[in-house]
Amino acid sequence: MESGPCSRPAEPRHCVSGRAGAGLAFPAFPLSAAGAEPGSRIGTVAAVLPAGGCGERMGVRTPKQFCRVLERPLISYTLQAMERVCWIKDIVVTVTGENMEAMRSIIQRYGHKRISLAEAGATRHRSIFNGLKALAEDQPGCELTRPEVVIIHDAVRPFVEEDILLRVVLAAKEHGAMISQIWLQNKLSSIPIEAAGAIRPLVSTVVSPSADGHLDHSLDRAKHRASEMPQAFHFDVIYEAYQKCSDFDLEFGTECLQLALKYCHRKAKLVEGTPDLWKVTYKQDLCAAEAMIKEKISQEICVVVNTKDEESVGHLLEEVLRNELNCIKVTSTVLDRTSGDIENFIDQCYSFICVNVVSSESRETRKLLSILEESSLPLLYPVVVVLVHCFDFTVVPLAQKMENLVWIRELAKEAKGRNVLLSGVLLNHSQDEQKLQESLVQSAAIIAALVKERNSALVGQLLVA
Ligand SMILES: Nc1ccn([C@@H]2O[C@H](COP(=O)(O)OP(=O)(O)OP(=O)(O)O)[C@@H](O)[C@H]2O)c(=O)n1
Ligand SMILES: O=P(O)(O)OC[C@@H](O)[C@@H](O)[C@@H](O)CO
Repeated sequence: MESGPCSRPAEPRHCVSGRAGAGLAFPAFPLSAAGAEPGSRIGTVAAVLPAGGCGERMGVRTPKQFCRVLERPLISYTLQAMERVCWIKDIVVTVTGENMEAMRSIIQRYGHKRISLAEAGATRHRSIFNGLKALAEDQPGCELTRPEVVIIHDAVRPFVEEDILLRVVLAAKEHGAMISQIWLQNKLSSIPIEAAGAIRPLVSTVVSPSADGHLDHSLDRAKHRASEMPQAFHFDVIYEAYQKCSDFDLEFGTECLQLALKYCHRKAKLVEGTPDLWKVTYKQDLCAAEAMIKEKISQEICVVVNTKDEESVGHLLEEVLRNELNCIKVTSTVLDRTSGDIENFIDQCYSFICVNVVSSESRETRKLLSILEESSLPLLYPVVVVLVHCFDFTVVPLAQKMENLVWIRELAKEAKGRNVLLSGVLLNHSQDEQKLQESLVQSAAIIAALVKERNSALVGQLLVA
C-alpha cells in the first residue's frame, strides 16, 4: 500500500491502545482553492470502524466482516465507501489480534488508504473505545491526530454515502446543505459539534415480553425509530463518555448515542437515514449485499465496436440494448483507434460488449482484456466481457463457428483468474431483416443476464442468440 497523502508509512500501523493519552494540539490545515486532497488538508474529521466481532448470528466460521461478497471481503466495501469521502482524514479500524494480519493484507491488496489499525475489545463498545484511544493518544510512530469530530460506523454496514456522513457530522446544528470543503472547515471551527446519529423507521413493532414470556406491552411503532449508523460526535464528548462509561455499559451496551446522553448529557440529533444503511448480520444480509453491489455495477454497458459505421451490426446492437435495457446507460467506443478511448470508460463501467464482426481470431479481445487488466477495475469488482460474433447462420454452420471460437474457453479461464468474466454470444447476422432483429433482441437479453448475474459459472461459454 503506497503512502497516503499524509505521507504515512506504507504499512497500516497497529496503534496499540493503552491509557488515554493527553489530547494532541490539532494542526490547522490550509485549504487549497480546489478543495482538499483526501485527508491532506481538512484534518478535523476521523472515523472509527469497529470490526472486532465474530459474527455469531451469521452462523459461519469466518467473521462476517471478512466474508466475501463477489470474491472481495465485506469490510473492503465499507473502507472504499469511507475513503471516497476526502474530508475524513483518518480511518481507524479495530480488529482482533488474530485478524490483524488478515486486515493488513486486505488493505494492501485493495489499495486502501488512510487506514490505521487498533486492537478490538471483547465487546463492540470496548472496540470503539480502543479506536478512540488510538486517535486521542500521542504515540511515537503513530501519526494519528486528535480530530474535532469522530464518525463511528460499523464495518459491516458497507453502503454508506458521503451525504449521510456529512449530515450526521453537521446535524447537531441543523446544517444539512451540501458544502464546499472550505465551508466545512469554517463551520466545524465555528460550531460546537456534539452528537448525531442516523435513524430508520421500524419495520416490525417492538414489544416488551413479561418474565413468563407473554406480552407485557408493545411500543407505538410510529413513535419509535431504529438507531442505525453512521453516528458523529464531538471527539471530546464521546471520548469523555467512554472514559466515564461503567463496565456494565461497556459490556452490554449497544448504543453510542446513549453513552453521550448518560455520561455527558448530550442529546444527539437524530437524522433520517437511507434504506441501505442496514447492518449485515445474518446470512441473508450477505445475499442482499451481493445483489445490491451487482445492481450498482451493472448500471452501465460499454459496446466496443471496430467501426464507426452507424449501420454496422455493432451499432444496431447498441441501439437494441439501449431500447431493451432502458434503465441501463449504454455507451460505445471504437477499439481500433487508440486504447485511450476505452480507458475513458474504465473508471465507471464494469461491463464491456466486444462486437467482433469480421474475424474469429482473438486479437481484439486480447487487446481489450490487457487494457482492463492494466486498470485497477477488476481488482474491486468482477468485470463482464461479452464477445459478440456476428455472422449469417445460413452461410457459416454454427458447429464450424463454434469450432473456430474454441479459444474463448482457454482465454476465459485465464481472465477469470484476474476477475474478468469472459463469455461469447453468436448473433445471426442474417440477410433476412426479421431474423436479424430477432437475433439482436435475443442477444440483448443474453447480454443483460450475463451483466446482471455476473455468474462465473458461465465464463468461456458460447451462447447462441
Ligand atoms: N467485540 C466486538 C463486537 C463487534 N464489533 C463490531 O461491531 C459491529 C457491529 O456489531 P455486530 O453486528 O454485533 O457484529 P458481531 O458481534 O460480529 O455479530 P454477532 O453479534 O452476530 O456475533 C461489527 O462491525 C463488529 O465487527 C467489534 O468491533 N468488536
Ligand atoms: O453489536 P450489535 O450488532 O448487536 O449492535 C449494533 C447496533 O446496536 C448499532 O450498530 C446500532 O443500533 C446503532 O447504535
